[in-house]
Amino acid sequence: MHPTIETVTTRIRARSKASREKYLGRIAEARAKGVKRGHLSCGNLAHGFAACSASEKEALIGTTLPNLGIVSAYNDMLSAHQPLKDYPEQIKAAVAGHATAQFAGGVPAMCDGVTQGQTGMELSLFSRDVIAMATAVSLSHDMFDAALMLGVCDKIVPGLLIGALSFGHLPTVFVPAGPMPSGLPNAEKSRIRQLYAEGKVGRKELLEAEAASYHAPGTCTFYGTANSNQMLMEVMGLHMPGAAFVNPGTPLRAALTAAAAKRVAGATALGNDYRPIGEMVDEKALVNAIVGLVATGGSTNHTIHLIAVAAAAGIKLEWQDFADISGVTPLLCRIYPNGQADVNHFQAAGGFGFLVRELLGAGLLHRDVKTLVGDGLEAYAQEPYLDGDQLRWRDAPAQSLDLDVLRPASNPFAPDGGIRVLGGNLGQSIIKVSAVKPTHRVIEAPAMVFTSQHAVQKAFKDGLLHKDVVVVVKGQGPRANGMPELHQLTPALGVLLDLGYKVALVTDGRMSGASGKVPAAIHLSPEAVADGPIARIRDGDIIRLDTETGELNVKAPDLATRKSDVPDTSAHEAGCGRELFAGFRALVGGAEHGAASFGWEGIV
Ligand SMILES: O=C(O)[C@H](O)[C@@H](O)[C@H](O)[C@H](O)COP(=O)(O)O
Ligand code: SF4
Repeated sequence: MHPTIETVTTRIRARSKASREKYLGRIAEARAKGVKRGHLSCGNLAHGFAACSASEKEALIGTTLPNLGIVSAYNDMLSAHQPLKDYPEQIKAAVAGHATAQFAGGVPAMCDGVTQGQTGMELSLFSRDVIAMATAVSLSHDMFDAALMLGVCDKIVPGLLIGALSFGHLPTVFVPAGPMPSGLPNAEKSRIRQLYAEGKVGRKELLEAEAASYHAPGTCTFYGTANSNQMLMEVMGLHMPGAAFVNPGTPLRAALTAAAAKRVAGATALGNDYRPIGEMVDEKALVNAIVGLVATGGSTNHTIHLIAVAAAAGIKLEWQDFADISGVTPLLCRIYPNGQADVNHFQAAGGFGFLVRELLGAGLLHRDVKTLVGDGLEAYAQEPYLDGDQLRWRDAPAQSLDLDVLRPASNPFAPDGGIRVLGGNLGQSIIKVSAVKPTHRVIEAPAMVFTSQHAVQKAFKDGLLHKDVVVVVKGQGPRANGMPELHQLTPALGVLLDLGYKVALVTDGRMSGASGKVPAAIHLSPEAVADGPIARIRDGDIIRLDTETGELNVKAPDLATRKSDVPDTSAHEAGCGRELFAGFRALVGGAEHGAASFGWEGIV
């Protein structure tokens, strides 16, 4: 094992010792002796199977067959989730005779693409915790011996995982639907967006490009948060191996769904291969997740979500863990926004099987981990295929089939993973440099301060930003307005970069996993409404952002004594359902603690 990976793992384990022991004790108590439904009263059980078929009732009255709980994020709004509609019936058919399966509950799912730049985006981060709570409500019927989580996108997999960990005694498998076929290349889509931002094409051309890029059921093909989720599920052993990027509606996809159901039914406490998710998601699995994240140039949103997921398992992650791991983990993938390719190209080049084998070989992934299909990660260095109607696995390609997309550890795109922590007199922030040109990684320029991304877009249209500038957008933190993604700034700031200006973004908000080329210090903590120094920056202040030294400073000797200009957030307190989230805005922790709204003592 790489010494730094060992060191980081050891310090995570040390700081989490008490909380992890408490968590493991809790899930040990929840483990059933026999079928979980055995503790229910007759009345409870009768309600639980009232709507079942006669054969299902007979099975549920018995105490030999496990009962699986299905939690699904199906809806028609996310192209990535639309194929999940028929999965429950596929799952029930797959385990018939060996287990029963009940649709335990549906959870909401927001498409960040639909809400990007809209008011709804202010509910996006909070929707992760709503999904976690809805998952717990679904499983709280407490008559399940294992669970299947059907979901793919941004806040949904983290939410399902947090919820599943609150029932950590259950073996749990994540079941994806896979990416849509490749459409208009992401880079061409972005080029047309920049032309639109410059007024060189109209809305008709823009919509044609967008519709050609997002054109079918399945996950969008850029490497954003949704597809970063798929990587996490592979390196944490929570998928069937290689399930991430098999396209929807294919025989292989259907076979993998059936295999997931059978596998998790075989991993319950009733058998001799009990694999509860709460034991699987341990310090080593979480370090493997961070390694996978930085090795692939994954979404910066996971510097928030993984901290919340870890806390749900009693484990305390810090941003410095990400930075230290990133510093020794090579960048092995170039998938848009970190390159031209999409996830289908990545899959064709060798996919996660190749990646996992390379990272294992480089001593960057812990081998001694429990996964859904066995001990160790070697199974995830394989790829699934159909031999007739038989689902089998074979070793991933020995060589990358496209060195422009996927590299061996011996010949990486970059020596480090590109997620860094910036510190200085403004607090702590995160920056991902894997998609930022080296010439854009040190920026020193005058600040222009805004309180919304729409004000920035207007300033751009009015020609006020065509100069060297550090755009500061404050009042975008979790307590202020739910910490929306400010991804719609990318086209305008990208135009300025392409015109040769020195441009950077500094914000207490987030960017999308699909953001990339603009140097952006994001998740700045403390946020403006929590008395963060960002509220004391003034137009014209010189800000230095240096990704090499890890510095983010404003050159203002009187910064500490200045009066804070805290943005008025009253406009964000109602409308579009936001009035229902006052409790979340009051409870939510800082980005560096996972921005969770559960009121846990473990997350401040
Ligand atoms: O974190 C992410 O990956 C994003 O939230 C992503 O899910 C979102 O949908 C983007 O907005 C899509 O990119 P465009 O908005 O550029 O289509
Ligand atoms: S990847 Fe983003 S835009 Fe695509 S379906 Fe998922 S949430 Fe929506």
